[in-house]
Amino acid sequence: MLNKEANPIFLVGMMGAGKSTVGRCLAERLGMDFVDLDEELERRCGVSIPFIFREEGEEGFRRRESALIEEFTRAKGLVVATGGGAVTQEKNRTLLKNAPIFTVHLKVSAEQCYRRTKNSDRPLLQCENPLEKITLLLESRNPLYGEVASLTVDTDGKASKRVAEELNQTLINLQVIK
Ligand SMILES: Nc1ncnc2c1ncn2[C@@H]1O[C@H](COP(=O)(O)OP(=O)(O)O)[C@@H](O)[C@H]1O
Ligand SMILES: O=C(O)C1=C[C@@H](OP(=O)(O)O)[C@@H](O)[C@H](O)C1
Ligand SMILES: [Mg+2]
Repeated sequence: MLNKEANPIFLVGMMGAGKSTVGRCLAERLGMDFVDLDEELERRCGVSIPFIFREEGEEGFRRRESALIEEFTRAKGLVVATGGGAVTQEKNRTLLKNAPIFTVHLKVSAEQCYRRTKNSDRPLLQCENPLEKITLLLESRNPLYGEVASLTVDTDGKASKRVAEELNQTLINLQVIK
């Protein structure tokens, strides 16, 4: 009950880190609602993320993503899964660091990221060498995830349920939630 009034918990991290999967599971455990920003964007626009990338480019997608981040940093009682590129925008990083929210970095290696995303339609990974692209993206993004997050959780070699359990316990220990 109390957690419905709590500041939102934001999950950041690379594609395939498990933000959407772990976030849903964590919210259930905490008795909080769950919002996945990509799903929310698709629901509101009535089209898929790949369609938005095709029609408006990455720039158009980022504008829409930023507007949602701004909106949901003001919410209460939510676990929020962001998209992996949210931290690439300075405006988003400022919000993720300074808004009354708790930000968690779900960390994943390039190899695991590749395995978890290889059959997906993520626009940035539709290229000749997705593993190389993932490696480059991780190099530039990992410092940014670290910059905005108050806590980092390694996900390699752990089932998503275990990541959610561990995170739940850590959030209780840190008294982020009751
Ligand atoms: N800890 C994990 N171990 C193994 N597979 C995982 C784990 N977390 C997520 N997955 C799987 O990887 C894929 C991507 O997960 P997803 O939650 O969509 O990641 P994100 O939202 O961070 O991109 C899904 O098929 C999901 O079931
Ligand atoms: O890393 C990125 O730039 C992106 C990650 C995706 O979300 P997930 O991290 O949930 O896959 C989605 O927002 C879009 O395809 C762009
Ligand atoms: Mg996701």
